Amino acid sequence: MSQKYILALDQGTSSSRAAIVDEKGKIVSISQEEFPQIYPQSGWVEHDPSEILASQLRTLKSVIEKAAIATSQIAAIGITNQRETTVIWDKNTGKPIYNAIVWQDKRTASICESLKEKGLENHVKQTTGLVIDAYFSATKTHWILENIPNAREEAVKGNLLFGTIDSWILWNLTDRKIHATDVSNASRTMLFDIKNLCWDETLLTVLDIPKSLLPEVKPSSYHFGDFELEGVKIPITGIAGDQQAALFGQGCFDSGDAKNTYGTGCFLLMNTGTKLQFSKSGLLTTIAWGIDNKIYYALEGSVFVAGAAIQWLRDGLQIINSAEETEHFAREVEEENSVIVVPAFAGLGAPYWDMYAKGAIFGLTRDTGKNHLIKATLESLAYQTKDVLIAMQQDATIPLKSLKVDGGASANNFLMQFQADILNTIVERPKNSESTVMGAAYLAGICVGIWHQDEILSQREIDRKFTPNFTDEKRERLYKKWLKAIERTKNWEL
Ligand SMILES: Nc1ncnc2c1ncn2[C@@H]1O[C@H](COP(=O)(O)OP(=O)(O)O)[C@@H](O)[C@H]1O
Ligand SMILES: O=P(O)(O)OC[C@H](O)CO
Repeated sequence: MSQKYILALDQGTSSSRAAIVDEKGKIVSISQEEFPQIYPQSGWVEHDPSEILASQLRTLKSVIEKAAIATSQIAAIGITNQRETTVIWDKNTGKPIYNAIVWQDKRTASICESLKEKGLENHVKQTTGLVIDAYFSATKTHWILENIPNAREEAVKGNLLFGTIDSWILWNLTDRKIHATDVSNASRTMLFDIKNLCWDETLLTVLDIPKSLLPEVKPSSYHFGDFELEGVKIPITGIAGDQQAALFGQGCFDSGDAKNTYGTGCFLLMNTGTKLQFSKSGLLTTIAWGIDNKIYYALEGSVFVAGAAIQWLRDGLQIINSAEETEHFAREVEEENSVIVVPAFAGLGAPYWDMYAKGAIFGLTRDTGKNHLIKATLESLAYQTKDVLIAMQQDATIPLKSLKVDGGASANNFLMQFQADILNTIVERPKNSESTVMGAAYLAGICVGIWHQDEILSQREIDRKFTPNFTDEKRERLYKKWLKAIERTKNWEL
């Protein structure tokens, strides 16, 4: 019998990727395409949904070619995606009625304020597990219905569909037939009741969102539909939000297992098992995945700007040519860095939740050079992670033994060492840092019987462990300075 493969699609914030994974859990080939970010106004971030789809389809085709396998050898497709980003399209023409409003977009801050004024904070937390913030899909959907000509009328007539990026891709891959999402993505909309697993009538009413717009919600490892390629029907059997997929891909199956992904943003998730647990410290409660008729939950600390700050050094300030170079430049500064960069370019996420914070640079002196700035920007990823981890340890009863890391910026050894130093925790990087892709592949593969969940742990190999070196005094002194800087960026734009 010929070897079978899983095709994983990872539609991220900065790029669309596709990977072919073999039965041993090894990535055979990978394709990636960056696509344009659209910034129409300060605080607004959009993507063109057609570009997203086209780039995803191109990577899908090229990755199969690169792997030199037959379409019939693909046993299943798994989809993982940037979460919260909102698309509304016309189901008759298949065309989006507006660009996708990206998770980083802050245009709906005032809609969030009005929800707070209506006293909905507690309801949102208890029902959706989230905090009221422009980050989630709910207020973005409301904004599109209110601001795009004829949108509300068409929505009421039942002509429009809403989706996070997974739904948009699924609908298109299934020949415009299947309008669905999985529980992990639904839990990021701020419209989904994560206990009763249904859309929340109160929030739909308050935000005036017709239910006909919404996708059906299914488990994460589930046969959603088929993608027909060259006459072969390939089942789509896994969908999860990218951060939940990374948690799965890292094999964090037990309560207390945690991972941190350093991509465009930084997302620290801890599996809390099948019991719902609400945070007292500014973290989100989210659905990790639905599998085998069970729902698993996670606590999440979302940091909006991480690798995006490195892109800012490259594309905005133009003081580096590539993200990789930052490691070399940071090491040029041997002395302790007096500069602190707070990259609050999209406000502050967990645990502060300040939509009005703005980025800032502190501690400049006459001898400050570009290397100090680069080093401080890398350090800001580690400091933000510490903020979130402290909150997580306040909530969780189990102390964290080590932090599993992945994502683009986890390749940076300077950053990973500083992360271990500032946390005073071992940082463990797997050989395969493509945890997101692996999570999508595993969810899809489990559904078609390629793997059992237990086998996944034995496929995971460690590349390097970073052990902490700072004295308590140094660690505390540096972190205190960071907290002082954070205080000064809060509530900047009133
Ligand atoms: N060696 C590196 N050092 C620091 N940052 C890096 C490095 N390599 C990649 N990055 C950053 O990581 C991000 C890309 O990671 P990735 O996991 O692909 O992100 P996403 O899934 O959000 O598109 C980019 O923002 C990039 O600036
Ligand atoms: O696309 P990424 O990897 O930056 O992830 C984005 C998150 O899903 C946003 O919540």
